[in-house]
Amino acid sequence: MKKIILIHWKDNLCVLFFISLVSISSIVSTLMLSSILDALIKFDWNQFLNYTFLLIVANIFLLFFLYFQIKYINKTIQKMSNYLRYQIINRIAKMSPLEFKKQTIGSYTSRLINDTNQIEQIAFEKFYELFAGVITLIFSLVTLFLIHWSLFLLVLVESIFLIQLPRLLNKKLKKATLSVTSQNEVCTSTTTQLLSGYSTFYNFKNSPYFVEKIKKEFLILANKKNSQYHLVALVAVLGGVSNIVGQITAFSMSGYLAFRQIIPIGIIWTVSNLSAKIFNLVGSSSQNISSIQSVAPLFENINNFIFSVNDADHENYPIDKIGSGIILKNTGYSYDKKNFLFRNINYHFQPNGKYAVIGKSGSGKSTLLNILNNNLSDYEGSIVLNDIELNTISKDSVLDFILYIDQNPYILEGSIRENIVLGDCFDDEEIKEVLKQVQLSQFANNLDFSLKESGNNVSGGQRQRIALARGLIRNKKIILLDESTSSLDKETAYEIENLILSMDDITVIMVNHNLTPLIKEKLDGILNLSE
Ligand SMILES: Nc1ncnc2c1ncn2[C@@H]1O[C@H](COP(=O)(O)OP(=O)(O)OP(=O)(O)O)[C@@H](O)[C@H]1O
Repeated sequence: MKKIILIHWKDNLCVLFFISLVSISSIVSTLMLSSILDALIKFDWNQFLNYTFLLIVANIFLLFFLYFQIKYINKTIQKMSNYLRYQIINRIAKMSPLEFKKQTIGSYTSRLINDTNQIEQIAFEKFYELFAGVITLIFSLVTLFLIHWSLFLLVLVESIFLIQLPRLLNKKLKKATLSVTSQNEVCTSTTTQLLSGYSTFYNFKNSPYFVEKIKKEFLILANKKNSQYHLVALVAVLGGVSNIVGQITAFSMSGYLAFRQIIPIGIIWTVSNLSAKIFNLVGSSSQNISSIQSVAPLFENINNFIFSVNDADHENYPIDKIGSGIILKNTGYSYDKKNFLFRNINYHFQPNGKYAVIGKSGSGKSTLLNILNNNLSDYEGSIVLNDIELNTISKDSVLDFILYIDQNPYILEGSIRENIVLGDCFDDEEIKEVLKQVQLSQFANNLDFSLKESGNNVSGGQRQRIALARGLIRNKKIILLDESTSSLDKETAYEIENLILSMDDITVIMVNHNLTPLIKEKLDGILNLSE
């Protein structure tokens, strides 16, 4: 938190400036009230009018500065919260697909939304309350000192005692907040997972199952929040008791000083007002400190995530052609370094050749495509692409070269144009050309056609063609198809496979369970991982 505040030091300086002006105007306004009271006691009409006028001026300034204080505090909070969110999303963007899959989408969403919202509401908002409180406290104590040193000393000693009290519950409160955070994460993750299987539950008439599961997690969350707020309430009560005691003693002391004619009677008003302000601030400050400290684990969690080390990338040997193809020599793979899915595979995928990878379920077909896509580099033996060992080529360089398509290509909610360019720059003519190439001519004349979430308003075959168009427009030279047509009807599957296999200057490696004789005819070779 300190780091974020220092990074935004200019904004925070601006906030400090307005907070100070608000505090000063508020104290001046209180002093004017005391002077008005004194003028009344003395029956001095002129002084009464003068101080009343000054009181009005002080209050106008107070409101004016208050407006800017609220505005700049919110602006700074938004800047700092978004800074955190950008850091998280930038870290996610650096992940390889395999690293990304180590956590659920729900946990990323929760970190990005729940955790940062909690930090915004608990840490940042409370920090500025505390900040404003400390500034007002300093000005108020200085004013008390100027009135009489004994008042300053009394209020200072009581304030120090008051601030210590709620700390007794700090550790418990921290633990409770952490527990709420992790349950929040569970709720987001469970809800995302179960809702993504909505149609499965519906088809099995099993919707109550996911309703009950989600309800259960939210019930646990509610209980954890209740425990957290039980502690928050205790902290508030502890603060309240010492606040009342403090105010009564300060008031009695100023009464005594006025009685002994050491201070004017009217100033009792100021002392009573300032001591109430100080004790309220100290009371709320200790609550604010507890709240801010309670989100420290969230900062730590986000910090660990942002600064976690990326999966190491390989040396950057750029490749711009497939050269002699892809050569597998004694290649093997095991996830646990004990049980090998396949071993001693020797195979040559010739440049521009068309190949199928087959084998029993679990024999490692998708794993092999993941290796070729440079996502898994700890393979045994050798895989050479354009005369360079695959696991020494940088991931970035391989991504320029290889197009990977699975059963469910991702569709962005947006136009067909956006879905093809995905943020890159291509002109409309290029997009139209590639859409015709993948036999999506109907969209070539309507690049603004809107695709719905998950591509719900286009067919499975069209989704595959869109994925293909994304690769072709980027001139990818190797296409890896991971059972990409297995969810399509036979006719559409054949059309798409035929389209891909008829592309001359592209190497195709497809994992396919149902190789039809017509497709087999078009292949240059079949690699069977179960042999
Ligand atoms: N990230 C992973 N960590 C550990 N084991 C994994 C991982 N991914 C896959 N496996 C395991 O490796 C084995 C091979 O999986 P893979 O998906 O490559 O097989 P496949 O031949 O494509 O199977 P299928 O034909 O059923 O799709 C499976 O037993 C799977 O559980």
